[in-house]
Amino acid sequence: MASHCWGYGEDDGPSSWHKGYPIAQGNRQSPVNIITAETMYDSSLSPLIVSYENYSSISISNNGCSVAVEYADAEQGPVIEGGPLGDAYRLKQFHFHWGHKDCQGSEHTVDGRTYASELHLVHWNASKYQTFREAVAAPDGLAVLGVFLETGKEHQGLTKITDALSMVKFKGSTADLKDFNPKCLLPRNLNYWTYPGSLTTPPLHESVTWIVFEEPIEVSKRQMEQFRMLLFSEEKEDEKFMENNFRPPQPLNGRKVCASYN
Ligand SMILES: CCCCCCc1ccc(S(N)(=O)=O)cc1
Ligand SMILES: [Zn+2]
Repeated sequence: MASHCWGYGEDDGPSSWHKGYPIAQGNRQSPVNIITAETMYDSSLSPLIVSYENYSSISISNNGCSVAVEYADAEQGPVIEGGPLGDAYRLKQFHFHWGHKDCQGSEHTVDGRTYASELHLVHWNASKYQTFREAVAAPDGLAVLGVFLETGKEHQGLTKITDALSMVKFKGSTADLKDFNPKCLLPRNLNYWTYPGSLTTPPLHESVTWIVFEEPIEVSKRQMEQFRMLLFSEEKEDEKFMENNFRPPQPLNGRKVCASYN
């Protein structure tokens, strides 16, 4: 499979990714189903430190498999550290996965429960690697914060994103999006689960320390509908609505999911 001829359809979806990316059948793949009774409280996990004060978002773009907000690559940029992380990891971008309807769409599941969507804030180990591209394939290269989205009241902070989606309807489209503070997308309670995993899309590198927050954020049904008017397809192609862009849970293969709280 040439690069980027994978998708979420019948023929190019998650069950066929292993043909182009054999690591799909590796032993630290993501996402996973988090069985809360089998998580392990790890008292050595220090609190997660989120330093997002110096954020400078650049743009929002439709890359044909999700919609992503990119951040400037600056020394003093937004970083996370602490928790399971030995180094400071710099925010590169965040993006979402969602379903055709509100009862499915997340990648991680909790005791089999799926959420309407899952936000991924992607960070790379800038303490140890020179570039994101170098870090993306290293076992301690990336740290991704996972935030579940469930439908309820409108999320004020998210409206700046959902109102910009109509500007990036087609695959390959990009629009300016300055000064978006990603901190507003985190839940109030930062209790989290963490485990060693992978990218959830090709190239599926096993380079991610996953940090998944237990508490979901609330977004409105209308805001979810705005994600579903995005297209997988380019302007000239037949219209294919962007939805169900999630990979199902993968085997834990003996991995322990640790909890930051008791
Ligand atoms: C050689 C370039 C690789 C870019 C990899 C981009 C990517 C980042 C995060 C995720 S996710 N869904 O695991 O957060 C998937 C893919
Ligand atoms: Zn993702």
